[in-house]
Amino acid sequence: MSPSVAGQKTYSIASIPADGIGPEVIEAGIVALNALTETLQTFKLEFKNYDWSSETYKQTGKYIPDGGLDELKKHDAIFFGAVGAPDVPDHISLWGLRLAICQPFQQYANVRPTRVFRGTESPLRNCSNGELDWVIVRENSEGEYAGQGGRSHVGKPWEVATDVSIFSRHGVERIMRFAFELAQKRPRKLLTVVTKSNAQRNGMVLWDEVAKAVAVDFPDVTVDKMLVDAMTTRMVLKPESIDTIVASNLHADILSDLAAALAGSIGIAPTSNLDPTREHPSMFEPIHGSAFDITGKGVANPVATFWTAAEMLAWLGEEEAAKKLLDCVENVCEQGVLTADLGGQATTKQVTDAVVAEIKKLGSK
Ligand SMILES: NC(=O)c1ccc[n+]([C@@H]2O[C@H](COP(=O)([O-])OP(=O)(O)OC[C@H]3O[C@@H](n4cnc5c(N)ncnc54)[C@H](O)[C@@H]3O)[C@@H](O)[C@H]2O)c1
Ligand SMILES: O=C(O)C[C@@H](O)C(=O)O
Ligand SMILES: [K+]
Ligand SMILES: [Mn+2]
Repeated sequence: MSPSVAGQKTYSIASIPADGIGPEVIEAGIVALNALTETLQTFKLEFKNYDWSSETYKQTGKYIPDGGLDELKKHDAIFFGAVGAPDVPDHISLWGLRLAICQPFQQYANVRPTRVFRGTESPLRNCSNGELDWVIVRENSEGEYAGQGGRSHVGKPWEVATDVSIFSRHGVERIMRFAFELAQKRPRKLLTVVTKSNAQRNGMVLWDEVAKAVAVDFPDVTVDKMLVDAMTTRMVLKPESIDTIVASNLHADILSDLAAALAGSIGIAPTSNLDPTREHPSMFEPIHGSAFDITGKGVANPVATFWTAAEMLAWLGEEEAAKKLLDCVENVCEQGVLTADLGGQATTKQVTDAVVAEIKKLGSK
């Protein structure tokens, strides 16, 4: 962050649109953010675009060029689209770009809020407004996605393959503290610790033990504990009984896509990949992937990216601007300007234009 000539704070943002609908939604996000800063005139954003993608991988053999991570470190935040292409194996693309940033930057806290916006509907029959308002905290640096394992005797009938889950006390404790602190800041002060500590009898048992120990430091937070399979039924049948959730990398990955769908669509939910120590920039992205089936059609829902942009502003310290942006997005949903995934007919551009129009109204208030 550097002071600009006009005395407004300027934040430097690295944008990495990458693959599929990533470029479509990141473009929309930047349009909305620029409209916001122009209207509010309280801070500035400077974007630097990085074309790292499956296309560059196919041309150069690398998603991130040599020295790329050092470049990224110079920015205040990273605004990321999605990675994954039909002609590159998914494990190559994910490890080549998203995990290649999250893991070395120790963005260990993945935060995924979900709620039902005004003007949108949950597919749950009896879910009235306000009943589904959750934040899922996903451990984002180890667990099932630690990257340990291998394959031997490839292609032979006796081939073996392993993916070893790693749970370190250090890793579990830091995500647990983060989740308790977050739950404590929310009105209901309610945290559900999700594990699978019946079948997974080592790492997940450590997880439960650490949760119990950390809970002592947060006497005002109500804690409960669920096995992940049962948690899916509670999310569907008793959404109002949930507030903040903490779970392992894989479990929370799955639960958060379910959460987004229960709030109406995977096209609305944001993700923050946070380094809470602030040693490295944090990375903000919509929860969804490249969405090959709708790429290039101009119909991707940009709402998840707008909400992501708001989360990024809040992390940078611009909470008021973040709240205003999200209000504008919700107003547009309420006006019925919705993409097909939310039951509407609007294009990405029509939703973006409507959000920009709402943002401009802020200038006259
Ligand atoms: N963080 C990431 O970059 C990330 C996340 C998830 C998946 N992926 C990658 O993306 C590729 C496709 O994965 P997938 O199909 O499992 O998941 P996906 O999220 O890309 O798509 C799942 C479904 O949701 C729909 N959808 C997603 N975003 C939408 C939006 N904004 N508006 C409307 N509809 C939307 C898609 O059209 C599709 O039907 C794979 O290569 C995968 O590895 C990347
Ligand atoms: O889990 C991942 O890293 C990829 C994707 O499913 C995500 O949720 O970001
Ligand atoms: K994404
Ligand atoms: Mn996912």
